[in-house]
Amino acid sequence: MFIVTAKEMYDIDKFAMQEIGLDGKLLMENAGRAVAEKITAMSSKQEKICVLAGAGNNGGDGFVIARTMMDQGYHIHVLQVVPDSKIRGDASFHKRIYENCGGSLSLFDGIDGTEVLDADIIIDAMIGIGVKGELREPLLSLVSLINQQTKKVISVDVPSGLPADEGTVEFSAVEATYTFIIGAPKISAFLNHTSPYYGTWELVSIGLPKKAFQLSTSKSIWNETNVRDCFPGRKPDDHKGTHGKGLVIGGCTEMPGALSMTLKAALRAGAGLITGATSEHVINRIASTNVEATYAVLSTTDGFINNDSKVNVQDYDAIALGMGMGRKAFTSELVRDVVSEANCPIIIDGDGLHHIQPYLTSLKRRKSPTIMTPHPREMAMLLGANVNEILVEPFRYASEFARKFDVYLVLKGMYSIITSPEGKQSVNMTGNPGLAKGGSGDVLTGIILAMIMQRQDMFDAICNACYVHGKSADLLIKHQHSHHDLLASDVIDGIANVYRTIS
Ligand SMILES: NC(=O)C1=CN([C@@H]2O[C@H](COP(=O)(O)OP(=O)(O)OC[C@H]3O[C@@H](n4cnc5c(N)ncnc54)[C@H](O)[C@@H]3O)[C@@H](O)[C@H]2O)[C@@H](O)CC1
Ligand SMILES: Nc1ncnc2c1ncn2[C@@H]1O[C@H](COP(=O)(O)OP(=O)(O)O)[C@@H](O)[C@H]1O
Ligand SMILES: [K+]
Repeated sequence: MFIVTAKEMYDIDKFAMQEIGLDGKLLMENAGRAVAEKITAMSSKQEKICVLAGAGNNGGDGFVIARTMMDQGYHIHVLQVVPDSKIRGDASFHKRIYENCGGSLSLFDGIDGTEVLDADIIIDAMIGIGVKGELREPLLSLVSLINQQTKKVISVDVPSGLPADEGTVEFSAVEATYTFIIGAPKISAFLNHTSPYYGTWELVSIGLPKKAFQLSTSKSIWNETNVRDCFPGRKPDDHKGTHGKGLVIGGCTEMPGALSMTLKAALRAGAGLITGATSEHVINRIASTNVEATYAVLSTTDGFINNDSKVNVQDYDAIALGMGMGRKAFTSELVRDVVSEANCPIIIDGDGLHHIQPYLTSLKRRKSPTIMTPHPREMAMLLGANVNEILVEPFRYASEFARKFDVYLVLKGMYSIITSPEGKQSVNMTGNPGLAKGGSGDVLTGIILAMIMQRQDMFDAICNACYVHGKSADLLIKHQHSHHDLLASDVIDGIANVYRTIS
């Protein structure tokens, strides 16, 4: 499923109309009918429905929805929120057809909004991706009135007033119960501060050609179909070497669990052989519960690993670096040397991200892929930016960072964004607040380590890992646990449930 900015959506519409020959009025008819079908499935003919129609194509969709539902016997009234003179293009065409069919219509007087108060269901087709700046009056007051109601509000494409793109914090918008998104989800459906306005959303297809999307956008949702298409299989003659030999470097006296979880997650996720490189003290504490892993002893100062023992990094297919290693200055030297000496893919996570920050430019010199897995605060640290700036524009920050330092980036969060060094982006939709707990990230790193060692394209492997991690948590919440009690180690055990459903 593709994800678009407003401009990309306009480019796709334009391509469909000018290059493919699809008529705009037809696309609007398709959009309105598709949304009407969804709304009829969730409403009754006894309910009073008020369609709020704006001047542009979003309003045009509203007129088609109104006509389609009226013909099916629904109790429909259109409240036009702009004067007649403003209705233009295809919207004006569909308004005329609605009126020719005898549809009920009135103009919003900008004062009391009686039609809104009387309705059981409000269909918001005022403004879609064409919103510019903050809402002007009288729409601003009307939106405020709508948001005070407890009735069902169904937005068409985008809740009116909400920017389709990232980067805007100042806006007033409809707080929808449901949104039926047309053609492709817009970026604002995936941002912490804008996604709640959509309520529950669903995509409706209007017949825009796939080619138009492929030419215009490099962003998409990584879903179960994607996972199934490229999930690594097992052959009868496979041996442990086939599934990768991985090294996990991290841990300290105060945080032995982080390393333990990455080791265990990597093995559970399918890695052939996993070695934990850490202090003798950490090995003594975790070895009895990680009996399948092997270990390499590293030298320490005050319980934190240092660079004296020189980790052997040459014999591995991939390395994960950083989990629970602490932030002592001498550990930075170890991180720097591992990153420059290893000839295999490296995942840098947790404290490793802090250690690599002064050496970011060295990542460009690596011959093998580098994968970085920051949460927004770590991303802010890497960029020397404010965490709120990152949250408001995560796609742009992620894309610029991945291109600049030639890395694969997993910007973790409610919707993790996976970015390739070329700027291709996927959003992972699995996962739930049960994962907002210490250790979840260490588990993800272990799964990524296992996935990138198992015959897959690097980007696909990272996306698959994020999917499996979140899906494990989702299945556990559904069947055994709650958001409150889920632990990172449960997520490791839950990998089995996910694998059973996809392999
Ligand atoms: N090819 C088509 O005909 C298609 C159109 N579609 C619909 O068309 C929409 C985009 O249509 P448009 O480009 O016409 O734009 P919109 O209809 O989203 O918005 C433009 C209207 O909003 C008003 N507006 C913008 N900012 C405002 C503000 N701050 N305060 C008050 N009013 C404001 C403008 O004056 C204009 O009347 C999509 O969101 C979608 O719903 C889709 O159905 C896809 C296909
Ligand atoms: N509310 C949420 N919904 C979905 N996924 C979440 C949520 N909160 C956290 N996660 C996921 O959990 C993981 C947390 O990673 P991180 O913050 O690095 O944890 P830690 O450092 O404690 O191991 C990430 O993969 C993130 O995407
Ligand atoms: K809308």
